[in-house]
Amino acid sequence: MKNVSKALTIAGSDSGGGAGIQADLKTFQELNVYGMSVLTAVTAQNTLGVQAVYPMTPEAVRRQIDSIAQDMGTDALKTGMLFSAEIIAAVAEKIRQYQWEKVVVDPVMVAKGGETLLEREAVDSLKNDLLPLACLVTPNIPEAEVLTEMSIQTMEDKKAACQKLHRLGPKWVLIKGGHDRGDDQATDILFDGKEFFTFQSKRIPTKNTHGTGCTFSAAITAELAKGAEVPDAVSAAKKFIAAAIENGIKIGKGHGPTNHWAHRLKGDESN
Ligand SMILES: Nc1ncnc2c1ncn2[C@@H]1O[C@H](COP(=O)(O)OP(=O)(O)OP(=O)(O)O)[C@@H](O)[C@H]1O
Ligand SMILES: Cc1ncc(COP(=O)(O)O)c(N)n1
Repeated sequence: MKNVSKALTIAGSDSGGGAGIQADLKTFQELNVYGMSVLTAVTAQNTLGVQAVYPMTPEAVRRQIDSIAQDMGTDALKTGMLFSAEIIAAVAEKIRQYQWEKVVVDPVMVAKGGETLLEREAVDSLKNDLLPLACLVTPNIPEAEVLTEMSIQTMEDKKAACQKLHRLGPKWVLIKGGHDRGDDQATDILFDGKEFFTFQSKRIPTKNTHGTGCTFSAAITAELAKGAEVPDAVSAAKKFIAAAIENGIKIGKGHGPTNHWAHRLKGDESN
């Protein structure tokens, strides 16, 4: 019998398998962590977009969390698509009840095609109920703009947004640079209330980026589950996502998914 680190994702299902729960579980598996899942919503989704959303009841979310907590427990968890204020309240209540601390909040708001994955009126619950419980929050630039109500154009803006987000309660803030158009680097900034850390990789020109945010936050969560400190977890996850994007998969007619097993490929096998 072997002891293994465990990670939990509380997120929506992507029937196309590139984002959401599916991306998270694939990532946990690749990083040698036992993956568990709590479904918040089922989406009918493919590489072209989200065709329908069917949220779970808050009670169904609570019961799934109880089942995991009362038997296996978890070493770290992430949240993804939470959809409504009621589901956020249920998740926050359970995180408090089980005193979970390694909590990564990926504040998913819209899908690539613009479809709503978080109701507009749930943004305040995300800020007030969930962010104070987060070890790390990982917004992309548009999400950071909604959460801080400021426009983010420059590096100085990114740093000011980190400071503003940190005041909402998370221990660490990571603003991702995937949406930084016109920059040849994908630069993410991490902040702990005192110090800024920068993580950079070459921007890969590709349309196969479906699920990058989910995969990245799942990789961070897996590293935290194994005992890494936050900056080391982000650094390892950045390498994982860069390889996954570089070797993105040509599947479907729209934005193809990232390649979760790319970290296993050698240079000559990558194409
Ligand atoms: N084209 C790219 N080349 C290299 N790295 C990228 C690229 N796009 C995103 N990244 C990196 O991938 C991670 C996820 O960032 P991103 O800002 O895209 O998240 P997201 O917007 O939540 O994801 P999505 O775009 O799938 O919604 C970050 O580390 C970011 O720097
Ligand atoms: C169920 C679900 N959750 C999240 C996303 C966002 O995906 P991304 O990781 O590309 O931001 C998605 N498209 N579907």
